[in-house]
Amino acid sequence: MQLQAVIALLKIWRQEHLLEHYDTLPEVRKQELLEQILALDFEWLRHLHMNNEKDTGLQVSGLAPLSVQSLDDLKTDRGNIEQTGWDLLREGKVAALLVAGGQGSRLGYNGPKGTLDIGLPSRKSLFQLQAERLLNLGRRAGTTIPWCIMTSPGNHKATFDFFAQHQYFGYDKEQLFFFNQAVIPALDHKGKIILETPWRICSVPNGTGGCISAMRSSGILDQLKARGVEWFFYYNVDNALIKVADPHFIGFAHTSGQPIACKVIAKRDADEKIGVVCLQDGRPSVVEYSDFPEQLKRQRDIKTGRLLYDTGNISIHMFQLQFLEKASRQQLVYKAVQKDVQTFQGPVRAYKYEAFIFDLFAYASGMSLVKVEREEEFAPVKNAAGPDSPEEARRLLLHVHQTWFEKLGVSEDLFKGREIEVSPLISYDGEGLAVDMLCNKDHPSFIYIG
Ligand SMILES: CC(=O)N[C@H]1[C@@H](OP(=O)(O)O)O[C@H](CO)[C@@H](O)[C@@H]1O
Repeated sequence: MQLQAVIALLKIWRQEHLLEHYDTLPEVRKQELLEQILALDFEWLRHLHMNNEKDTGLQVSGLAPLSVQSLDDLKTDRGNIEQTGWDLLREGKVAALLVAGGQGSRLGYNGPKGTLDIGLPSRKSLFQLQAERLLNLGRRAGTTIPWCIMTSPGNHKATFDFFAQHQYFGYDKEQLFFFNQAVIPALDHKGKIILETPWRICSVPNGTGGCISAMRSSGILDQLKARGVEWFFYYNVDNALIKVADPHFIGFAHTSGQPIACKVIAKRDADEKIGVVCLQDGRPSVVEYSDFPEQLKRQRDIKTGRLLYDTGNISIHMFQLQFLEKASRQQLVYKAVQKDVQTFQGPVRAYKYEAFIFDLFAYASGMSLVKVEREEEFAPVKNAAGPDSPEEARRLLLHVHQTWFEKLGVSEDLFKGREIEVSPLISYDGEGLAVDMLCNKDHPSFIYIG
């Protein structure tokens, strides 16, 4: 009976190929496949496919640069802003929100990205670095910062198990909130659903934009609201230098009086592969590097000589909870991204449908931008080798730790060409270090301060 219903359904939507291998499958796999098919919203999938074909791209005339705030604009000094951030942390009003559901396909790494060891002397994973930075701040603020971690069905178990194996890196389990983002079937260029195996539909995570609705449907948004959380510090899993829950940025967001704040960096050059934070039809937005119009990319400000669109997105945002609640009721706009997916018949070119967190920017009354130093805050791990590789992130992180000691006036003789790594449990941002910490460390190639 069920089979007949599925056959009829597939015929209507021209997806009959999904049962191509059905007869060869063991009973349990047959059932698994039928259940997946019955759970699909074919009408919506067709809508995604048709919209993709209709997508006419970006209107160049609608773009305009978005200005960056300076401390002068906020009419208060750095110390006050940072103090506001500490107060909000101490009062439990800020949660960290990590999006870690991606597949890391460019990196060619099989596990969840956060489990990656970038080759530091300590061999700490990205997750551990983040956990320890949060623990450091929490200890100083006299609290534990709630930490929300979005995974996807493909990496949820591996992520959770990794945390459990490492005793949650010392984090209070009550303050860890794992939740799963939704997935969408991958379609080929004709709109046909792709099979990953003869019995499993190839589904991919629905992008960072799915984060808020997933947090709402898992009940976490309500739980955090009930605990008094007012702000989320949002970030990507892949940045080895992420200053998670940075008190200065938290204070900046709160002081600026807008529902969203965004950290940006000056683009290295016009072709750097990062999104640009700007205005689109008068609304705050991020235009991805792949979509950014050639004619605007290279334009320069006549006075400063800098790129006109110089505000590179590093995926670090502050969101007011109240704003997210409202914005999460908006219909997400999915964009098709062409990528290879792995199937039992080898890699297949597919359309993955993703919504982006920055699509929510358009619903905000305004947004504040603060420019930060790339060298101090941005070491993304995206590719297996070359730019944005684990090796480069490792080098950038160790360089930052070395500069912390250079600021103390330490001469190079003391490290004798050795690399320096400082545990985030000892120092979050270079504070609390002393020259004698470098002594009595006898490893020939590095100094680990932990
Ligand atoms: C869709 C999306 O989130 N794009 C972001 C994201 O890029 P990915 O290449 O998708 O990792 O992170 C970049 C910073 O690491 C940022 O510049 C870009 O805008």
